[in-house]
Amino acid sequence: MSQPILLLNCGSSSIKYQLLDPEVGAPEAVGIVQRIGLEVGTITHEVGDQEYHQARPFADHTEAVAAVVKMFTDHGPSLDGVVAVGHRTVHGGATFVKSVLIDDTVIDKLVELSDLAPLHNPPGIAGINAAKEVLPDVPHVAIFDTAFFSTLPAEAYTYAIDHETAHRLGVRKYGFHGTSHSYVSKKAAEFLGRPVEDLKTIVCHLGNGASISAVDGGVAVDTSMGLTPLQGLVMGTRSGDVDPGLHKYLMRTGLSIDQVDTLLNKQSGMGGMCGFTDMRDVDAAINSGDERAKLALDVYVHRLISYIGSYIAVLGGVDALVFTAGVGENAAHVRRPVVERLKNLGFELDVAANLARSKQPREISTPESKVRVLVVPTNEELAMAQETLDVISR
Ligand SMILES: Nc1ncnc2c1ncn2[C@@H]1O[C@H](COP(=O)(O)OP(=O)(O)O)[C@@H](O)[C@H]1O
Ligand SMILES: CC(=O)OP(=O)(O)O
Ligand SMILES: [Mg+2]
Repeated sequence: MSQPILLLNCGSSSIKYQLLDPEVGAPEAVGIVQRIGLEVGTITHEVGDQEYHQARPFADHTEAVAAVVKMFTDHGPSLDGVVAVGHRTVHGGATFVKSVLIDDTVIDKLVELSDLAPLHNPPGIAGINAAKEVLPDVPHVAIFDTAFFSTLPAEAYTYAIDHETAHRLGVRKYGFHGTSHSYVSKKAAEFLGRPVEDLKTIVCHLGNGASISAVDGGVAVDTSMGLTPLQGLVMGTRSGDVDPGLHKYLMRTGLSIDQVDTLLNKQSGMGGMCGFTDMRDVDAAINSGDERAKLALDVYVHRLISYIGSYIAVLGGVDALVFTAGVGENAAHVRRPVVERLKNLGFELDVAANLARSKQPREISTPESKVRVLVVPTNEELAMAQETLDVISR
């Protein structure tokens, strides 16, 4: 008998969801709400080969979850048989190093952690509360982005600041997108037909938020996001790495600390540099001769290459470089300059394979390439379903 689990992946501006029995595999329903909080949002709900679509405003995540529930009520499948709900939860802090059953104490702690992930924890909590109202009698499970990185070695997670302050306030690198980095590194090993224990892998999770990880034998040894999901790579609206001295410099010019935070989280990255946060729009702008868009992409690629080089050093070599998430899976014009600029380190791009499109894992390096370069579609919801099942059967 099918035991469907509802998975909710509340992102900063979107909710991805699936109704899925991990033992069956193929989802019974898949959907996404996008552009939450903007003037017009969209929701797409797929059941089998039927697709239902609406465009209207979604003021916040509570309203968006209500719209998801209405899609199930109006178009099915029924949520009556749901045995559990799995929630992507971005920041687990030092408290949560693995998935947990959600109760009021867990929710209180997530509220406390909201300052560390202001774009993510509040939507996640809104999703949990809304889903608990609709499905009050089934277990709800929190699956943490930070869990996969809880095993980082101390030299990778420690910031070189005063020890007592760091310890008292829990200031350290936590890392995010862990469910995806873990899933994708295992899938890559499966694709290569090699035990994950034998592989040194670098995973580039390039979505609207973006992070990169170094995975040695299936264990994460470094990652680019830090105390918060702001550190590291250039993102859609986030700056990634900047000089820590920038905050004071900007505040001296009259900005408040909240304005600095908003600038770096929401008005920076690709959007800040060129006005386009979506790689499709950046690409179109470059093709029409937009110099700022070209520079923004150059900065994006430069940052990514710097991290890849650094992680090759950290790992002492690399067997596979893997691209995933919205940009990583789709943007051939981003992957190409990255791999081509790594030529001297043993990477060789198969230009035609890079342009091909597929929802399956695939290789985009030539047979001569010393490092295998792969595109592996992520599936955070499938990995979350497995986690949810593990927690409720404990
Ligand atoms: N066909 C495409 N070509 C290039 N970039 C794409 C394409 N589809 C999606 N993207 C990029 O992927 C991003 C969304 O990625 P996703 O992994 O869904 O992000 P998130 O989970 O952070 O919302 C978009 O903002 C856009 O930049
Ligand atoms: C942690 C994070 O940045 O998530 P997302 O990519 O969904 O914004
Ligand atoms: Mg995402």
